[in-house]
Amino acid sequence: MDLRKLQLEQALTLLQQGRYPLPPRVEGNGEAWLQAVLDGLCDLSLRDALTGLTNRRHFRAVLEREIDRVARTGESALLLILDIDHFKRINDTYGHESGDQVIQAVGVRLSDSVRPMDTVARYGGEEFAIMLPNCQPTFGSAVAERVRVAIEAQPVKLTSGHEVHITASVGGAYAPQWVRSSASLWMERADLQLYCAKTEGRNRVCLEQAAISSVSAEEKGMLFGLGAHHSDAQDASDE
Ligand SMILES: Nc1nc2c(ncn2[C@@H]2O[C@H](COP(=O)(O)OP(=O)(O)OP(=O)(O)O)[C@@H](O)[C@H]2O)c(=O)[nH]1
Repeated sequence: MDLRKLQLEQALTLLQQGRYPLPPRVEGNGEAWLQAVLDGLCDLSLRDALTGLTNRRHFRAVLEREIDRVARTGESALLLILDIDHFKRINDTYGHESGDQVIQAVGVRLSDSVRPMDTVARYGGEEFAIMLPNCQPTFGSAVAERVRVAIEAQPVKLTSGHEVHITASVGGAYAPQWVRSSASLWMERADLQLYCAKTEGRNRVCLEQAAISSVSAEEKGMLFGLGAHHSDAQDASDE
């Protein structure tokens, strides 16, 4: 059996399932066709299979890039983490497939409620993350609130005919300006705020005050090269 042929067939099946259009494979366009297959596979590797959103791995790369940009430009960037409230109940009541439909609907609502320059990711099971570059602290609360309202505004219509009312809790933190940081530290800060939103009763937004997110001891270490860098190995083990 020719393994290379088998792998190509598997790749084509994946692309077909992901609805990636390929140019027709005709005499003379072999190179363009293969390039389209590679482009499709690359794009597929950056996306979450259920929602089509940016996947966790790619989101971490987007965060790292944004941290570098903020440290160079001093611009403000906001990270939001959003978790569907009492999602287990939805699975338990309507079944796992219906739960998946709710996750997909949330993905669409999030994408529709932010700018094209923002990155929306499915970060875990029923957890999403949004990175908003160039988002001033004066607008952050309004943006986060708009996202929260977009989730609860309409019930999700399931294919079974049921309608499910959903809410979500949102936590957020700004990237520290002019300072090198890490995706893990930024995520930790936003996660802490998500925890606050959950413990304060859910269906709400908690944002870290922009001034507080200035510089942690670990980030000072990065700034002055003291070797306290949150290592890539640590980031990888978080995956
Ligand atoms: N349908 C579906 N369920 C998932 C998926 N990933 C995780 N889950 C479920 O999501 C549920 C998350 O439940 P919990 O972490 O207890 O949180 P919760 O019920 O949302 O409660 P709070 O977050 O505290 O409001 C678990 O039951 C998981 O099995 C998925 O891809 N599809």
